[in-house]
Amino acid sequence: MAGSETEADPIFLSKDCLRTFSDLSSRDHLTRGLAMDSVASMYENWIKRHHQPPAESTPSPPDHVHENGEISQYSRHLTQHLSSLIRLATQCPFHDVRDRANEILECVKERGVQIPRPVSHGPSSFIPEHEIVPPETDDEQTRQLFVDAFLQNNRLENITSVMGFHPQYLESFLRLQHYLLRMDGPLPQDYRHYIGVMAAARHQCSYLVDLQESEFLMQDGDPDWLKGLDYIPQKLRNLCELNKILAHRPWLITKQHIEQLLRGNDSWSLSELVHAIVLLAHFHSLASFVFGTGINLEIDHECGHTLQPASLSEGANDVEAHHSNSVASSLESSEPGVEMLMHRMKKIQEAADLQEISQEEMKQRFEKVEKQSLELLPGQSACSECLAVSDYAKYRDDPHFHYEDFAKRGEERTIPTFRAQMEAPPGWLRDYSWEDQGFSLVNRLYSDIGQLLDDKFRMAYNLTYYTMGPQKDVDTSMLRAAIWNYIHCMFGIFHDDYDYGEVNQLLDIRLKSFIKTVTCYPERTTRKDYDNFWKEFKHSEKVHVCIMVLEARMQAELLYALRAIMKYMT
Ligand SMILES: CC(C)C[C@H](N)C(=O)O
Repeated sequence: MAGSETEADPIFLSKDCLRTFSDLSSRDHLTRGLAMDSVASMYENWIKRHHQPPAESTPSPPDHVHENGEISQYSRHLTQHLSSLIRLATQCPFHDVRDRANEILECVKERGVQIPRPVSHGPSSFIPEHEIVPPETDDEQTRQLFVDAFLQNNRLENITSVMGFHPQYLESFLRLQHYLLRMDGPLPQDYRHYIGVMAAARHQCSYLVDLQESEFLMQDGDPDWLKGLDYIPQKLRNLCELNKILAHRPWLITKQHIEQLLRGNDSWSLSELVHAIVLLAHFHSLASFVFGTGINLEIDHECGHTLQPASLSEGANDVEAHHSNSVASSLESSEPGVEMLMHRMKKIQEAADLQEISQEEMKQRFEKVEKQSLELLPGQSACSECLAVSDYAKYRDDPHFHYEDFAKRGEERTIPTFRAQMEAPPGWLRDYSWEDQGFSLVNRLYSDIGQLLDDKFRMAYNLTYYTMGPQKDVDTSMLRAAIWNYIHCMFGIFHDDYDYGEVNQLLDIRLKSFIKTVTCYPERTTRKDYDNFWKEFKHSEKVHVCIMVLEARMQAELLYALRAIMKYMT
């Protein structure tokens, strides 16, 4: 074993190495083959230079771990690369890459190098791995989407695998994300990813912060910026206030916020600002999805792998066991089952044909739902080893600024409820219409984005398989509308043609509390919150709920921000 372990090895740090890894996600199998050859020879060279076969067969960590137990910088890089290789071996939708990655790993292992292992199993800690669509799925449409996603992101992200339950939606999600992050647009690449980091850090979402940090570096971003907000250009720093308000209390955005960003030195152009706002809203809402569906860290995330033998870190499974126990005990008080829900939907339908409800009454029903939601208090932050809260403080100012119930907005209630009307296309707003104003404004300032957003909102709002748990051929529109409108209710958006009485009849307290946590305090979501609602429904249906949270939340943020821009412009 070489004594030079503390020095960084140029092989694994070079740009060539990064490029080689990104060539692996080429559509062309020759390019992939060549890239795999270089990866193989990189490891071959490394082993020749640094590693000798183990004297005995006792597996030991000494080549990675110093005597004092600290892992050297150099070994950290090696471990990191090996975990990327494992990621390829398990997740790559191209089987040629998967097979070669496995061969190389085998070979490295035979030479006595210790291979890291993932700290968690599968893409989500809430959903059993075998239920999630595998990268090599037989479903042609989904497979194709996985390939696209892999080419787009240089990896098949855990998010993508979990969204694989809903391929139609995944398609519009990927299309928008690709456009936002990769295609020509007002903002340079490094800005886009840094904004992603800032947005995800508002919710301490280490999963997204880490992914966006590495994308940022891949796009030649200045590594100094990753030291925190004190190291970034003033122009980006000016975005902090908007980031904060948009993430937690978007109803507070005024045209003054917009004005400040567009004026003076380091100012933003309107197009740049619109691009930034869509990015912020995208990553805030994506953080809701990540926490809501229990997305695991990617294996090549610094905290996503370990060199410890399995037995020492099986704590995670204990947590799971603990959770399922506590769920079992909380089962006693029953929630209305699928049949009861179907019965209630039928009743609502019948009553709708008979009664006319006054506007006044409609408003009161909304306010009742709003007030009741005040009582739903999420738990404290989930404490996870890797939730390096203090670390993300460097990307956040005013860390104590968080969601506050819209219904509590000051005694004097100067901020009116946002009146909206939901017709077939979701987000038709009366005092500010997505269709008539938002859509065209956003499209004009950042071309085509309006269309992509619109497609994605509609997709999420209309998505249905006509199932409810075990039941088939059910019209679920009433239930889905209740969920969507309840999410908007968290942001004070009132649809004046919707009877909020339905929310209370169809959404049980456990579901409401899950929705509120995931929408407003995503970082506090626990396995128990997820397990606790909709016991008869499938995992894909719970993921469906999280997609609705993602989209309705994103729409709410954009509506407030675009309305402020419009007020500024007129
Ligand atoms: C969220 C779920 C209630 C959706 C339902 N499974 C449907 O297909 O419409």
